[in-house]
Amino acid sequence: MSKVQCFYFSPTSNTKKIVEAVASGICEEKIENDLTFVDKNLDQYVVDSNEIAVIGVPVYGGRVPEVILDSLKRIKGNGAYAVAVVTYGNRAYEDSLLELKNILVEQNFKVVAAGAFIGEHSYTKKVATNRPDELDLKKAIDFGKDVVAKIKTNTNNITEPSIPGNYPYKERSKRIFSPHGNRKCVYCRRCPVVCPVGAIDMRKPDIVDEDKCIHCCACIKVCSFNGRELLDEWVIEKIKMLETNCIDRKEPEIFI
Ligand SMILES: Cc1cc2nc3c(=O)[nH]c(=O)nc-3n(C[C@H](O)[C@H](O)[C@H](O)COP(=O)(O)O)c2cc1C
Repeated sequence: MSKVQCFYFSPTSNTKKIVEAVASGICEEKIENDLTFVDKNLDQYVVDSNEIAVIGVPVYGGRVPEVILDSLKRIKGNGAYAVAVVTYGNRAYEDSLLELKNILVEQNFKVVAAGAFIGEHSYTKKVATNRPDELDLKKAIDFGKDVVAKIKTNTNNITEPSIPGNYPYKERSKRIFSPHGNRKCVYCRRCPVVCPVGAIDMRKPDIVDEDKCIHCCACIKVCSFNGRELLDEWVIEKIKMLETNCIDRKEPEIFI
């Protein structure tokens, strides 16, 4: 493999960290393709058949986020090897990894391995706090090394990993619960800059376009003033559930 190409959609950076760690276990020469700012990106991507791709997304409602599907369909695999990666917030990844693997096969990749890693939950800092941590990143690097070993020892007969998940995939959630600015907002305007879909007004950041918002919570995580919050009753209940039932540490799962 001459190079590794990294692709990630990662509004709060967990997936980016894992994809980069896996890639660094594979090969020194990395090309970064950040797919996060979906509203500004219509690029076509090509992976050469002698390269390998590491492609990662966060889990949204047990699925690959709908908002990234078009971007993933603009990556041409050309029969190259790919590693599928999801990060999830210590609840469950359900059908997401299987779905991502199937998308990559459709894009003409040979999926050689897949992994589900844990990242701090987008909705609350109290679940999977500060993950991925050093241990997670070490596991991700080792995973990259194992991928290289698999390819070297099975050059002519690479088997696809068996990945858990169901058909039909879990139904997508249709909930609308956009984060809103509150009285602590100091108009620093960091939140519109990190919004992947341009849903926050640059002049009045407390105004959110709820039709565009994908609820990724990048705006909440970037705010140093607690100036943004989730107020919807459904999501407040969901956060209570996560903080009660999803506290026990889960570990990354590797399929190779
Ligand atoms: C809309 C939405 C839905 C989510 N659904 C799930 C889920 O089904 N299971 C889970 O464990 N975590 C879920 N999470 C948490 C994220 O998957 C997790 O925090 C992930 O690491 C975020 O990745 P990023 O930092 O690359 O954006 C969800 C987060 C968001 C914003």
